[in-house]
Amino acid sequence: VLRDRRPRNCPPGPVEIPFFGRMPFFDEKMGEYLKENYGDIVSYRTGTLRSVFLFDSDTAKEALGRLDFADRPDFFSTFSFDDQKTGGVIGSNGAQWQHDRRFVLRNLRNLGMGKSYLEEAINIEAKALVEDLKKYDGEAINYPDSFRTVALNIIWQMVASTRYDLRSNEVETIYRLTKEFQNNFSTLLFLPLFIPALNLLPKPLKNFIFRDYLVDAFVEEMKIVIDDTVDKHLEDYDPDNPRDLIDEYIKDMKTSEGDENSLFRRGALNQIVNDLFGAGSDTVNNQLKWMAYLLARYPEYATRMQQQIDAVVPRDRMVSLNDKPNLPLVEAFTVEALRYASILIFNVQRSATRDTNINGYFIPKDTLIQVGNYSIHHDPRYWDDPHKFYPERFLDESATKYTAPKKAFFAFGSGRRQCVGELLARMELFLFTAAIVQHFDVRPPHGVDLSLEECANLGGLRVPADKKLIYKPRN
Ligand code: HEM
Repeated sequence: VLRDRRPRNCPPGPVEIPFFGRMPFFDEKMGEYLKENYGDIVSYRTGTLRSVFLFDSDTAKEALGRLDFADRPDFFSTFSFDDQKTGGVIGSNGAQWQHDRRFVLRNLRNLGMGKSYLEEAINIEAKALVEDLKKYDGEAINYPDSFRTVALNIIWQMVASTRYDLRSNEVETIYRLTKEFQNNFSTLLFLPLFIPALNLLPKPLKNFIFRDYLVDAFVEEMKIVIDDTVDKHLEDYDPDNPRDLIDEYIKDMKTSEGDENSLFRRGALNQIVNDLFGAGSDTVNNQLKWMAYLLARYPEYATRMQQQIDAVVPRDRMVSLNDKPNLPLVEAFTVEALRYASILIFNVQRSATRDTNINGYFIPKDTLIQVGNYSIHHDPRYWDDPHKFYPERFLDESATKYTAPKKAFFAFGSGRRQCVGELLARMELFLFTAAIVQHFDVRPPHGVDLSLEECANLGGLRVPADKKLIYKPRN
């Protein structure tokens, strides 16, 4: 019991039950509670894992930039698609992570990330989204699957040269399993990650208590999709005509054949492709749900954006990135939506690579570092009236120029592991939001009050609860 205690000079935190610690949590309310009661740096243990939560912007920024905190926790490799469990970008560490991250960043840039020619592909999806929403003919609908498919289509064209019809059934199984998992989410699900001994329980019991079958079904289906996609690329591979990120990887893998030290491996490729499928589609999907919700809840901003768009973009042309200087409110709206929504309530976890310190507190090796993104995004020390949705906070006094947040903005993380898809996501969010605003008035059905902001928490992902909205085509 003595050895199990909180080490000396660790950050303060709530009392811990010996050996068990406390239940894991993923919600913003508990984060706010910890901040209010224990301060800007809080220690909290679940099972064998101690977390340190950071709630002040400067400390968080500094920590996320340090090499000491560049790793992800070991449990990220639990569901790895790499036979060696070390490949990929999101959950890998050390030399393989650096190698895979560099490869992905280089190739996403070569395939157009941040460059205007990618906008053509995004606008093809935006147009398809507009047509898809028109088909509902003003009927009230839940957030449509096409939000996810348009985002998937962009990343999947870059990675695998594949585009799905917005009403195709091909990705239906993945979507269904994602939803089943999200609808049945409970904090219990994650307990075995924190208390590895629980993995020794018989499978039927684990299925009953932790609903393992939900994760297993999703992982199995994803494995099939990823394996098939990479196999097909290997069959059709033409060295003179690389089509996409997978072909570029195969090229490098073939060039380094025979080199025992090469980090180009089939297993790592599978995990990279899996990372990009998930991180590139469900994030943007959930953020688009927020966009639709906020447009319906604050129609006055939608009207002002429509006025800005109508003044510079004829109705038969899609908004372009070149229009950005004339559409400051559209950019301010999308960035404010990222802050306000804070879909990742806590930044993706990091882990301490050695015994170290933060602000004079002792941080033992393997401590999880959790930045309270939602709390920082709603902290009155950094934001006036933080719970108000107020895009003007990113506009100058004349409301004619957008100014980016200078601090306390962690929507895409920070430092060494900052989101590799940030530029792509920003392009998509701007163009998709502009397309919806240009073509529709988004409204709640008669009598529905949107001010009761109901959120679903999907394992730390904060999304608006399913909500029927009307996408009424503009005349
Ligand atoms: C609204 C959209 C998105 C949000 C809010 C978002 C947010 C984040 C955050 C918070 C992180 C963790 C950063 C850190 O540890 O400091 C991250 C990592 C990552 N994101 Fe995104 N992301 C988005 C879209 C995308 C897209 C479109 C891609 C596709 C390329 C992508 C790929 C990744 C990858 C591969 C990582 C892991 C980076 C690493 O560990 O080195 N994300 N993202």
